[in-house]
Amino acid sequence: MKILLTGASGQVGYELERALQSLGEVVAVDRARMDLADLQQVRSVVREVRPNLIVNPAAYTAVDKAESEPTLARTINALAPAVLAEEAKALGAAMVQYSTDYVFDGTKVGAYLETDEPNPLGVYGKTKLEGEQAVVAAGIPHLILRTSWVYGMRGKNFLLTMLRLARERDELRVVDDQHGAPTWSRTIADTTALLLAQAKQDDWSDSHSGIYHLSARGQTTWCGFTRAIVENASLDCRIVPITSAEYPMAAPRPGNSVMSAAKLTEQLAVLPDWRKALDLCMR
Ligand SMILES: NC(=O)C1=CN([C@@H]2O[C@H](COP(=O)(O)OP(=O)(O)OC[C@H]3O[C@@H](n4cnc5c(N)ncnc54)[C@H](OP(=O)(O)O)[C@@H]3O)[C@@H](O)[C@H]2O)C=CC1
Ligand SMILES: Cc1cn([C@H]2C[C@H](O)[C@@H](COP(=O)(O)OP(=O)(O)O[C@H]3O[C@@H](C)C(=O)[C@@H](O)[C@H]3O)O2)c(=O)[nH]c1=O
Repeated sequence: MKILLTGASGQVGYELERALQSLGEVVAVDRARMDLADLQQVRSVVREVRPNLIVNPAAYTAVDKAESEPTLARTINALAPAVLAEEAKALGAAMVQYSTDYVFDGTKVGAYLETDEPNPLGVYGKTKLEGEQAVVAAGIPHLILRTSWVYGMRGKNFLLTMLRLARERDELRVVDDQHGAPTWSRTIADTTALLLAQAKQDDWSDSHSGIYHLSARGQTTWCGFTRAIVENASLDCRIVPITSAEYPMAAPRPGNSVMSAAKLTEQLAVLPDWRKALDLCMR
């Protein structure tokens, strides 16, 4: 199997390049080889590589900046996946698209299911939802993996930001009214590989295609996440819980973006608890 992997320099893409090796030949492309903002280039790279599977973790992930760059965010998060899916269809290939908890508005009481209606609050979430819909509409074998609060020991993420800030400051003020599940980039990549191995074995029978929530078990707030980070790193920094209103940002965030991974865990082993995975990652 030949796999075209985008965004290989991103958090999830980096882990995927390793995790997908067991499934076949991985052709990893970065922005220099395939710029998702250049739809013609996206088409020609797929036609040149001729993959059996396209795995697309590349995305415009700057949530606040997206509010002032909606056209670029839409091209990368929605139009490029649409082109990838169209090209996959022409080749008879399958596709994995990643999406986000930010497709939800956060008003639900309890964990979001795949069947819940999305209602994104900002440009990033809206464009990611449009990307999901484009992949489904192409009618190809697909996995849409919605994840949340991704961190790892490389790239740009909340864990590394808070480690840096906690070393620089005596006190950090962090929102305590947004609930979600921090998810390690390695968990996402390893789970993707397991799902794909299963789908390949069953020759992508219809039961495999669809949306899956792929988040760590359990939940916390950004403040709770920060406390765990600071504790694990044995840093001496006071963590002060605040409300979202006290931390104004360009894009609104959902108050509750906890997602149930029950559908995925029916097919695979249970996903790790967020706190255990964080401990392992930081060790
Ligand atoms: N980060 C998070 O907290 C979450 C992410 N997700 C989703 O998971 C997926 C993976 O995210 P993650 O790995 O964390 O994201 P990162 O921001 O770490 O990486 C994004 C990748 O996309 C690439 N990229 C951005 N713009 C372009 C472009 N125009 N052309 C080609 N490549 C481009 C980046 O390349 P470069 O290095 O050159 O900028 C980078 O490799 C995404 O679909 C994201 O929406 C879902 C929930 C949470
Ligand atoms: C740095 C910092 C952030 N915060 C708050 C701001 C915000 O409400 C919350 C999260 O911070 P960030 O803006 O870094 O995270 P954000 O960009 O909202 O993260 C999101 O990224 C996209 C790509 C996703 O798909 C989501 O799942 C989610 O991970 O923490 C504080 O309260 N204090 C601080 O010192």
